[in-house]
Amino acid sequence: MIDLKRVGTGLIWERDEKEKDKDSNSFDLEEDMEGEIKMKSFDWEMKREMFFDREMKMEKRKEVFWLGGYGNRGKQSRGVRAGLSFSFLEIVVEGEVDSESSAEHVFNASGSRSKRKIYVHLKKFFRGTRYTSLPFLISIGSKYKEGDIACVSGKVRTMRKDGHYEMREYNMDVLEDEQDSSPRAEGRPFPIYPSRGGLKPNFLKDIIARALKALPSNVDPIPQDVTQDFGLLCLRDAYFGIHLPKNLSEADLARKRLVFDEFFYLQLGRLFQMLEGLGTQVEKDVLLDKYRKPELNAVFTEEWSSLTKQLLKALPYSLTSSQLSAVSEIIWDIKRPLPMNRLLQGDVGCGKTVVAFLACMEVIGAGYQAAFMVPTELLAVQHYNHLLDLLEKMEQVDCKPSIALLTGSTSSKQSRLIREACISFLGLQTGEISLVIGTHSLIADKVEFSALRIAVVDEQHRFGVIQRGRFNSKLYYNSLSSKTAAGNSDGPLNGDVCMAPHVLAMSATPIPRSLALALFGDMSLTQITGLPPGRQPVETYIVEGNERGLERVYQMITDEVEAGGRVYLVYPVIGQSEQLPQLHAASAEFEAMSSRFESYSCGLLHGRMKSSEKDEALRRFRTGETHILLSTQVIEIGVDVPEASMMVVMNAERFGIAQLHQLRGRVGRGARKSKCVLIASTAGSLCRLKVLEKSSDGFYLANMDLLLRGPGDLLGKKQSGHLPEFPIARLEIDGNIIQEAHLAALKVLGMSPDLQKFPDLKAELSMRQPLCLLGD
Ligand SMILES: Nc1ncnc2c1ncn2[C@@H]1O[C@H](COP(=O)(O)OP(=O)(O)OP(=O)(O)O)[C@@H](O)[C@H]1O
Repeated sequence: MIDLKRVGTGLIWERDEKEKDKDSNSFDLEEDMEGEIKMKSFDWEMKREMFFDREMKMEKRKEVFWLGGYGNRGKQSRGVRAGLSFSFLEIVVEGEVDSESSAEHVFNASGSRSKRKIYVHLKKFFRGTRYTSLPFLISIGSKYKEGDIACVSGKVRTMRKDGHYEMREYNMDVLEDEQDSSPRAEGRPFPIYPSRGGLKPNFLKDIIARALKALPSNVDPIPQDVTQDFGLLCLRDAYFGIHLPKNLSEADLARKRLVFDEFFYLQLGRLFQMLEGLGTQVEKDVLLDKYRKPELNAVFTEEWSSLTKQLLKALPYSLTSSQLSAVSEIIWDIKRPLPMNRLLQGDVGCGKTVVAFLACMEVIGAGYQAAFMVPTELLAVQHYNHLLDLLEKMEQVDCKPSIALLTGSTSSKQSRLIREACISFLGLQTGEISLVIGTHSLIADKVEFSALRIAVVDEQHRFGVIQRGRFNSKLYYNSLSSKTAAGNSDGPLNGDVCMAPHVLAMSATPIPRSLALALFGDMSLTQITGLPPGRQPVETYIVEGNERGLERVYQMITDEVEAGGRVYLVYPVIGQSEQLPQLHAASAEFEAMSSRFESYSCGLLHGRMKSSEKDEALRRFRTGETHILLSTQVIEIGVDVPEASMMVVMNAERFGIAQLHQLRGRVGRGARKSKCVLIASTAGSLCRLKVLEKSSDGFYLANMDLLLRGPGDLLGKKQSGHLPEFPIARLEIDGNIIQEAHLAALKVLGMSPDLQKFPDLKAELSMRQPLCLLGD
């Protein structure tokens, strides 16, 4: 096939009589055409007539370029009357492409690349009697002069005849410049302009050519020492390089500069806004320093508050070194006089929750409040119980922090959760409650805090930027009296009269760094690498979901439960779908599974159950009363049952790679060797899932997902909606440039935090600002 990304040359193909006869036998192209333009009266005779119309035959040799091959040599163009009110222009271009049928044929004996000839038939159709007149046909047929060189692009279709291709919607750009049309121009890239909003590609080309001619020599708003530092072309060269490149490397350099600009203004805009919100130069320097030298920002354990140290002692395990440095980094930031805005990420099950708990303790220890927001009630309850458990184990603490659970569920007023929520309202206002764990109801206006100092947003991608930002409106006011009196304080921090709380966002799926920077360029990043010790990698099997495959998997489930394990059976949907009957459904299969595994107890968990029922289903599974839990992807986020040792995912191809990795992370959280079976509906879908069999590294898989499916699919609809638009850049391949752009933005702001020194840059930034802002 023709590689549309390459540009080459082609030969105007001169047909001799022999060829003409051949044409009369191969009407494939007309048959295709018939279908497309729906010419009912277009009969066989007309087709014959068309090809034997001697008068119309053009004999001139012409050279053209076309997109996709190398070595132009000539072309034939002709106007053809194909019916009473129907005609067309055909230009046949001959060219060479690399042979690529098999590796050994690509290079010939002399070692040079072997080429093969191809012919591209460019066709344009005209309807109406006036288009069939001889003068018209001659005029369109003679449109291209001998020796013309052109670049042709368009959608290529194969024709029946070997080596022949057809383009019906094409753009042909006859090159006028002598230099362009010399043989040296072979292989030279040419830009292809889109036809958008009614503008024809050639119109755009003309406008751009004129603009380039009028381009002043100094158009670059970015200071020269910055562009030099990062090995970038100046903007003028980049414009010329992208529109009139002499070779591909020049075009690549130009593209790099334009991609850099997109990322740079995004980073600059975000950092600039943050700096603008700060009063003094010292504060600005502190902020810039934080981004510049993230590796130096840490507070040693000895300097943690005594409450934090007590919780650390109460843990049934020691933190990994990566968890320790994550806590140190966060505590360092908490002690700054500026609100923290940090993203904590790591692979599934790496132990982020405890890091966040420790951060909360640091704040509580200093006499403030903490809020922990999670996306589901299930998770809220789990975290709440987990923390209660840890607090109980804490020794030598006179006054343990009081914690509360606040969820949005109002369906059952008698439920324990709601009762506690009511109490917590009051407690939060008076300051009696130090830490509240809950769902998005935490950001409701009616929830008021007395001294909120940190907001942890778990699985932050489930919440929008605005939702996260709403914690900012819960400003901390200096009303510490109640907390300091409580006695568990190490004394208030300085400079805290009125400040937005620190925000610690936690990401469920590992996000490639480039994507994280694009999404959260204004956030500092803390990354936990590695997993707690003793974790055994989850063995992953991909099984085809036919009868034999399912039988095998059911046997594996029986063996696992028999050996004392617990199994998650994950379904893509709750109830049977009429549109997609091939999908296994959790509640529809509950009965069948219960009788299949009748010696064991099966449970059901899905999003349509009441929260108390969900809670109970998970509790039973956690305690071992249930052996097999049929569930939907509600368990995907955060559910932590260390005893669960096997997961089976039905119709696994319905899930993204990163999502499956996230699901798989629900097992292998304890000491027991675990396995995950992904059931693919068809043999064809097995392939995509294979990558999960080979790797258990969430960052690698996220990168693969990014590369294969792009950021939209990796992040899911909601979060990718927050991605700024990049007209040129592609995050999956330009990731390293965003990092450079971040550093460049820091450098520029370091030189002039208010951009006063760079008025052109400031003007450009304000023009691009709408692009830089995140949507919500
Ligand atoms: N250093 C450690 N050593 C041993 N176990 C640990 C350690 N840190 C955390 N754990 C345990 O690992 C499990 C997973 O921790 P946690 O739920 O915090 O992970 P996570 O990073 O939030 O993962 P996920 O995103 O999958 O929810 C928990 O059971 C926790 O108690």
